[in-house]
Amino acid sequence: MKKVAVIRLQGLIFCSLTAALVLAGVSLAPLPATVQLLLLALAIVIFGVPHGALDPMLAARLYPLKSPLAWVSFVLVYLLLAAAVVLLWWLAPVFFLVAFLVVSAAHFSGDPVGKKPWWFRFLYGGAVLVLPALLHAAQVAELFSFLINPSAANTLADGLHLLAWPWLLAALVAGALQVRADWLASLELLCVAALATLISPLSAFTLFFCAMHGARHVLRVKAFSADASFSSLLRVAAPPMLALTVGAALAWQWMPEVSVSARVVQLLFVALAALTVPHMCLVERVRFGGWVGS
Ligand SMILES: CC1=C(/C=C/C(C)=C/C=C/C(C)=C/C=O)C(C)(C)CCC1
Ligand SMILES: [Fe+2]
Repeated sequence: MKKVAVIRLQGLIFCSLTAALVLAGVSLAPLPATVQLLLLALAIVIFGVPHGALDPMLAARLYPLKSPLAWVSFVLVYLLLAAAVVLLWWLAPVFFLVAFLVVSAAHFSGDPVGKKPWWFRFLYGGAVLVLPALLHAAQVAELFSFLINPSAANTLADGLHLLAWPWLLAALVAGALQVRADWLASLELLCVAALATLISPLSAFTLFFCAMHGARHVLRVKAFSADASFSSLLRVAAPPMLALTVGAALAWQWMPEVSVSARVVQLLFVALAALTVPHMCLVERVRFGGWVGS
């Protein structure tokens, strides 16, 4: 199947899963909150994070990484950037979280396929992070409070709540304006908006991150690396995933004895933020160099 066809199929699958989740109102509600959190975190790690573990493939296309020394330097710079982000969380958590949200919106805005107006990408990228505060502001504030102090967490969730109504309206208008140019991209924007608005924040993020952002990225990297096979992608992703698992286990031992939920959320989102910075340095270079029209 052609690359564009595969990516469009992935878009349709994401939309169908979202529709199923929204219509069936499927929820993990009967499960205890900590178990829900653990399951979602596990899904994010297994199905979402591996897209970042493919970064060495992008690096190999962008830089002349011929010798082992060059690869060691690449890994060191990658980890140093990630460590700097963790340090930022320690020193200035509120600044860290606001910057993480803004930078993530910019990163997610790369998902839509093909040429799109800036306002379409802007509204799409922000929808994932702003719209959960429309109907679930208290849950968003609680999640934020694991990362920053509770009063700042409430203020930030309230701020996002204020942004959310105009954001939803603007996203619907943007979707309508793009229907004729690319109906599937409009449907994707509509589904991301519905998912982020209606489903509880962590479940919504999990589905978006795994079935849309991560999946689409894997398909793009596959095409970008001269259509490498899935098994070769798996071979590239396995060592970083293993290292990440070991790193997470070590970090878990080190973390202060707060509640399990707090530790899971901290580990998950601080690690995501830390890895996002070097990940974006590579992805955005490829993106602006052109994912070759996709
Ligand atoms: C903390 C937090 C959120 C933000 C998560 C972000 C911003 C994730 C970004 C991940 C990236 C950029 C991965 C890169 O590939 C949500 C979902 C609003 C829910 C409330 C808690
Ligand atoms: Fe990404």
